[in-house]
Amino acid sequence: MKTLHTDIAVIGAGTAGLAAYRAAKAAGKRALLIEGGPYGTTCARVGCMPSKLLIAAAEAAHNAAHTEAFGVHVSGEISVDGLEVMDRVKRERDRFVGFVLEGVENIPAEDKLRGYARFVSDTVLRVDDHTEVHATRVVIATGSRPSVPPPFRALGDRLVVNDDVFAWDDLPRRVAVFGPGVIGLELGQALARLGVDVRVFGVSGSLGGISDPQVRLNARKIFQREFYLDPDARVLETTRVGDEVEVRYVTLDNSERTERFDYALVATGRRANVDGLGLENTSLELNAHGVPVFDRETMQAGDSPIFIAGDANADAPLLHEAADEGRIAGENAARFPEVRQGLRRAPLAVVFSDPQIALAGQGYGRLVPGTFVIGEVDFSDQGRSRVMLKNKGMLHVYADIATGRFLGAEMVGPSAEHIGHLLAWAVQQELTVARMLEMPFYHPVIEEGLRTALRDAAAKLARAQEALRSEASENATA
Ligand SMILES: Cc1cc2nc3c(=O)[nH]c(=O)nc-3n(C[C@H](O)[C@H](O)[C@H](O)COP(=O)(O)OP(=O)(O)OC[C@H]3O[C@@H](n4cnc5c(N)ncnc54)[C@H](O)[C@@H]3O)c2cc1C
Ligand SMILES: NC(=O)c1ccc[n+]([C@@H]2O[C@H](COP(=O)([O-])OP(=O)(O)OC[C@H]3O[C@@H](n4cnc5c(N)ncnc54)[C@H](O)[C@@H]3O)[C@@H](O)[C@H]2O)c1
Repeated sequence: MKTLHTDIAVIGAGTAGLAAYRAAKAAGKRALLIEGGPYGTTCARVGCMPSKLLIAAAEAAHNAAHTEAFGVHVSGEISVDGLEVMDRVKRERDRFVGFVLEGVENIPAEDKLRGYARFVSDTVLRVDDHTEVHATRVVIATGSRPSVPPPFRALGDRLVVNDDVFAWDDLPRRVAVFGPGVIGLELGQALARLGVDVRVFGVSGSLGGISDPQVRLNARKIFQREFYLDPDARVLETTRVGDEVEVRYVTLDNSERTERFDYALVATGRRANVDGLGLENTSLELNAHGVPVFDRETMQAGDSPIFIAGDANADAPLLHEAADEGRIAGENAARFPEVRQGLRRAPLAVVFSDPQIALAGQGYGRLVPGTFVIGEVDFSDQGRSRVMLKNKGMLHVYADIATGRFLGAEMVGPSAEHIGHLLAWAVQQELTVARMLEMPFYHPVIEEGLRTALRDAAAKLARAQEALRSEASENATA
């Protein structure tokens, strides 16, 4: 067994690990980047980028088939060539992966080690069976993997997860999608728009990460008009029959149905890659999910020399968060035992369905009932959205009654990726609703819908604050 000594060992060369490695090197430390799987990052290889490429093809097919309402007629059949679709997805994906690989190649060979790392103690790692690494600090940046409920495992190679979809050479005919979360909704709708016969099954009504019941109901109705979606499905049996998956389920109109599919695409959530790390050999305190308890401002686990960043800490499993967390972890590992709070941005998540979903700031599910008002806009009659026939969805903005501060928003609707940014920026700037209404709104734009929601919130804030004042004066005179 070889022995290596370094200042900072980074486990995982994904987005968080690469950011941590670079921050540690920039601080003048020795750093070793340990990677067990393929280089290239989850985001570029099997995540953000190939999924957006598949969605782009799906949007092209959808738009080509929906021109008539404008008086524009496309003559002839619109056909989707699955081979060509998947070829472009993979070609462009490989281009993005190529940029990451170039960056990895530029890292000096002595700073890279191939193999899976496990803790022997807080500062000693064993990498496969070939190397023992002694580091004064460690950054865990091991990412996450699909979490597949045991009943699906009997489906063998007919069970697929996101990674498998992006390895397809052609589009299948029929796919049953389990889990209408972010991945299931994005991939399920894209496949449906590309002509794949899709059924999407969920549990407990959950949909695209939306916590606001009205926004979720609105989203559910919109998507149900386009493809089979039951967010609260009763799936009775899922079995493998020959080369197919047979699903017996209760339909939305309450009858029992049995159907066969080429694949079951399981997108029922992701699990942090921390279970195989030998954390039992460290001094770390673990939470109920086996993830080290850590400080999200410093990324430090307890007061140990171990830092944890990206999907591995299961806090905000998104690309920009992984990059921020990796940098903070690398900087703090370099200056340990002194650590500093890094910049954490306002929460922002976007689902690239059509219409898109955006969640900014505090979601409805985290707000304290009775302390906030909801400003609302329904996009079905919003001017510019209607012009473009994108008039679907709604936006709820949440504002704090005591201070008038804008707290957050949940939305399904047109241009949600852009409106979500404006809203997250407003949260981070700690703007009040009144201050947001002082900002310019051009005409005619979809952001005018945002203004309607803010005006609604402002009116409700005024009423709620007035009610509080009169209650206080009644109490004072009683
Ligand atoms: C289908 C899909 C679509 C997505 N779309 C978006 C999107 O549009 N926008 C967005 O913001 N986010 C999106 N995400 C989420 C985003 O991809 C992740 O949040 C991000 O990639 C996490 O980066 P990471 O560095 O934590 O993990 P990774 O990039 O997965 O890196 C972890 C690395 O650690 C390695 N590793 C694991 N264990 C060990 C070990 N013991 N020893 C050595 N190496 C190890 C792995 O091989 C891997 O290379 C998507 C994810 C998926 C799956
Ligand atoms: N656009 C983006 O930014 C983007 C895209 C894809 C993924 N991601 C990241 O990846 C993470 C993981 O995505 P995900 O979609 O796997 O997880 P998720 O947690 O978003 O959704 C999982 C869904 O599966 C459902 N579910 C659980 N068990 C089930 C079962 N047995 N049958 C049917 N449904 C079941 C849940 O109720 C939930 O709706 C996301 O939270 C997000 O952080 C982001």
